[in-house]
Amino acid sequence: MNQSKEQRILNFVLQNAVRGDPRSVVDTIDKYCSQKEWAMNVGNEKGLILDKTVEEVNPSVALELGSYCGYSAVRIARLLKAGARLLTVEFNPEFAAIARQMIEFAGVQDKVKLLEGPSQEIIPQLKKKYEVDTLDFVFLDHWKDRYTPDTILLQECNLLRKGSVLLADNVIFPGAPDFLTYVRESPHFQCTNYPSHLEYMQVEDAMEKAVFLG
Ligand SMILES: O=C(NCc1cccc(CNc2ccc3[nH]ncc3c2)c1)c1cc(-c2ccc(F)cc2)cc(O)c1O
Ligand SMILES: [Mg+2]
Repeated sequence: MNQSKEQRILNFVLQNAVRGDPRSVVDTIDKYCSQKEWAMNVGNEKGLILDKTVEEVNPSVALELGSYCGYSAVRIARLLKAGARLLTVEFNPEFAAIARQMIEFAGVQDKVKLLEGPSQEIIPQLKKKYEVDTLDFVFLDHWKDRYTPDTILLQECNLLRKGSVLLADNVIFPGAPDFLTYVRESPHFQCTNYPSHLEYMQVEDAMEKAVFLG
């Protein structure tokens, strides 16, 4: 049975990156996906916006929706302070299996917990089952039509506090127009747009930061 693209990405990392070195894992994935096969990792250009936002927030508890191969989970986890943790949600079992191995190889497994399932099932479990009080940072990178309902669900589940930061990938391409309208028109969010480009391409894209005002 021939390998999936995601398996090929993982194999390339296992053979070319340095075990326990998150930076080398991120750079190796970018090398493969820019030279051999495009894949929907956030990439290095938007990754720098992600890095700066994570450093600014310095979260104790972070949530990622859409793990894919674990690229952004490794990117976020490498910046977390001692004792801080990242919960990353992946619905696709094949992607989840790849992401777990990527996180392990990078050596950030003590900071990252991968939760397998759809966000709409996992989010309501975060407080009781995963002992979350509130989330300091949320990275949205899953199905684009889930950004808005999940942002509403996070509020309904009382998981956001004054100052919680949401950062959404792909608000231009593939696009999340209803999410942009929702957060920009809501009195509960202060929004900032960060123009960038689609990973490994010269196509316009952007990330949107939405700070919850309580
Ligand atoms: O669509 C995207 N990513 C989301 C996604 C996509 C597929 C599968 C999953 C399965 N994972 C999943 C699903 C539902 C879930 N609920 N809770 C967790 C969870 C996890 C997730 C995407 C596309 C492009 C893109 C495509 C084509 C193109 F030409 C240009 C650009 C670029 C990106 O940066 C993207 O992020
Ligand atoms: Mg994305």
